[in-house]
Amino acid sequence: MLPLTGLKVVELGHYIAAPFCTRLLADLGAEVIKVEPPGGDPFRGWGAKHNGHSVWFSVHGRNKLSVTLDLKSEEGKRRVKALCARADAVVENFRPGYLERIGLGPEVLHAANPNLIIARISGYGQDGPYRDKPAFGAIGEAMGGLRHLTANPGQSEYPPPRCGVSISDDLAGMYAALAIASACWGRERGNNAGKVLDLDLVSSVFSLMEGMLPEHGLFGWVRQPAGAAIPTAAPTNTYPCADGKWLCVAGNSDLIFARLMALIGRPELAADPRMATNGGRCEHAAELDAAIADWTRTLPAKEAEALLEGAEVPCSRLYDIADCATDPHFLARGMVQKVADPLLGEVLHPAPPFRFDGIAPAEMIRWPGRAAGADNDHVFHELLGEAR
Ligand SMILES: CC(C)(COP(=O)(O)OP(=O)(O)OC[C@H]1O[C@@H](n2cnc3c(N)ncnc32)[C@H](O)[C@@H]1OP(=O)(O)O)[C@@H](O)C(=O)NCCC(=O)NCCSC(=O)C(=O)O
Repeated sequence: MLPLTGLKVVELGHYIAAPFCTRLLADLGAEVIKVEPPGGDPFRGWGAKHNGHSVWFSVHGRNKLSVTLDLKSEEGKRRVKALCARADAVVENFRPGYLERIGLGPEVLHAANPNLIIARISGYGQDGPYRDKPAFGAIGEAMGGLRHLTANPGQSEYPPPRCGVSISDDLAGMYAALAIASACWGRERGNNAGKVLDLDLVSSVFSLMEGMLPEHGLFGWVRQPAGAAIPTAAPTNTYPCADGKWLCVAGNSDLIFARLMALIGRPELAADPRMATNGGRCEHAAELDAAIADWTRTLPAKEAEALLEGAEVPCSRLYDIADCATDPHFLARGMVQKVADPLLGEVLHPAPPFRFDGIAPAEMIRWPGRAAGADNDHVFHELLGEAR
């Protein structure tokens, strides 16, 4: 049995943040009822279509029931209240104040179910001077401090790279899932605090800034961008190879550093007192990076990777999605699942990344995302008991 079997969750979500939170809860076994506008979540229009259906939604909507209703209609509001009355939690990611404006704010939902946990995900949070501003994931990266760090030093004419996926939505969604699980734990033990949970994109990213804030507070330091490197550990960087590919190498512990220097034929650097500690190596990171790159440039990435693996130095080529889909380790761990999707045919899904002993990864993908409103009949008539 999946760990969250029996937990009932309503999603009033769109795009990524709230739907990602409920995807995690659904993968873990919760019953998730996703409420979509009559035309479907706008996210269904993102990425490729096949047979007229969204390919991304096969993953994004998996293990969920989909109902369509107009939140602003009387019938829609009545149904949302009825769904919340039988639920443990509701997750939403509208702009702060939207639910209140249409008459579905926390007071109304708690009148329908006093024990309901209401998780709210927004760009900036439910209070503070920016609360009313709309936001997408890129804004979380920008204001949370991440985008400043991913810039390449010396390339100020190029915009600092975006992190390829909507990482701030995913982070806020993960935090929301953890917050919901925590609130459920508290509620089971009579702790009535924490029924309205407030998560936001910019704080979710900001919370990951490691030691930068205490350093700033104590010393006034402002961490500067380091591109593919990181100023607090060395040597660790991404190095060019003979075949034009990139290799990520993390040789930043004393023992691993010594093995790495021996492998690349520079044992004198391992013996150099300047390089004896991580702090010293950080000061001389450019010299170490140049030595490692001199070695990687002589070999195709796969060969360099194999030699580094032989020396037990953490490393990886930079995988694209085709590499991920065919890698023997991901395959052996069940990370690439073939799912029979009635709308799309056979579709590859990434398995949930958590493992519970006794539960196979495939068991966590109960069904792929369905068409908008596919479960209207089941939910409205069987679960809510409306007359046909
Ligand atoms: C995503 C948003 C920027 C979208 O902003 P807006 O388009 O201005 O919408 P609002 O939040 O104000 O929500 C009101 C609109 O929701 C629509 N709406 C949605 N579902 C329904 C249903 N079921 N019924 C009726 N109306 C609905 C409707 O058109 C409303 O507009 P009316 O006609 O006015 O009533 C914002 O919701 C937001 O900041 N959310 C919090 C942060 C977040 O989650 N961002 C997106 C993550 S995805 C992402 O960031 C990324 O991919 O990158």
